Amino acid sequence: MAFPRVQTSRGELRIHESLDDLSTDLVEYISELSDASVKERGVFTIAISGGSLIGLLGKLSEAPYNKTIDWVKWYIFWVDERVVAKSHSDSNYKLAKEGLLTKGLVWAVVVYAYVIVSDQMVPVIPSHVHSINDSLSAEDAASEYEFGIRQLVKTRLINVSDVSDCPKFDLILVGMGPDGHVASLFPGHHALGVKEEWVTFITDSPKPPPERITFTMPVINSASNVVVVVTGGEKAEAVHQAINANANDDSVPARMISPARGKLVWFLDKQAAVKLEAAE
Ligand SMILES: O=C1O[C@H](COP(=O)(O)O)[C@@H](O)[C@H](O)[C@H]1O
Repeated sequence: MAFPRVQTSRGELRIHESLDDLSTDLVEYISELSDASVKERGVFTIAISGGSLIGLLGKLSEAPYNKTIDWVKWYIFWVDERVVAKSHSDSNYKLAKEGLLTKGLVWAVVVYAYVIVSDQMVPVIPSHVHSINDSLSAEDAASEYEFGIRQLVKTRLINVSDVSDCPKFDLILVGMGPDGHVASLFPGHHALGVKEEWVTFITDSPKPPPERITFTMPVINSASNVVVVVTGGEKAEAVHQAINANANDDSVPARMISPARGKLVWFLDKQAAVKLEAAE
């Protein structure tokens, strides 16, 4: 099924009637990006966020995608992470593990008296899953995470931007809060202006938990593809500010997303899009 797309100066808009339609379109888009990247580079480097977005990715672990996507070529990173134990309910890693990587799965298959218990629904190679070290402070976790990414940029597993020294992820997937925050880059927060680092940390997040690490805006804007997923009427004003407004201040972080050489696509539901002006 083809869903409507509208091209604007702020990227492509895909506005959906229902969450189910949005999710269907989103996972198909990710699958197409994965195919293209694996064909061109042999790998797919994807950085995901937390929040409501993860629930919309669940179809990736179902047919046909659990079989058709070249999962072993996926390298997964987090755009932002809360500095809590990986077993904590606030952990973005835990959310993705349960909502995507092991969705619906605590299963056992009995085959000829052998019991095979799998911990994973999609066959992503565990060493390709790059999450933070949850035993460190926010500052140390951020710098260790950045160091790990730097090693992978050196070997070009992660591409490098042609306009900055930043990593060029094949896809960066973010949600947006009602205040317009993306990743853990909050309105007016100094982290939003960090340019020299790839990964920074905060200890005073206005949304709990307070300690987080986050990709900086230059890294988000260096990706080959950035997808912003926003649903719900309580985010409609922020969507309007992020897409229609012209001001270039830091009151709506999502407005600062503008990939230098990449493609930006907004996946919205009708409620989130309700305040958008007519497409330009
Ligand atoms: O705290 C966070 O919030 C944003 C938005 O979450 P949502 O539940 O309103 O969609 C999320 O994208 C980010 O990863 C997370 O750490």
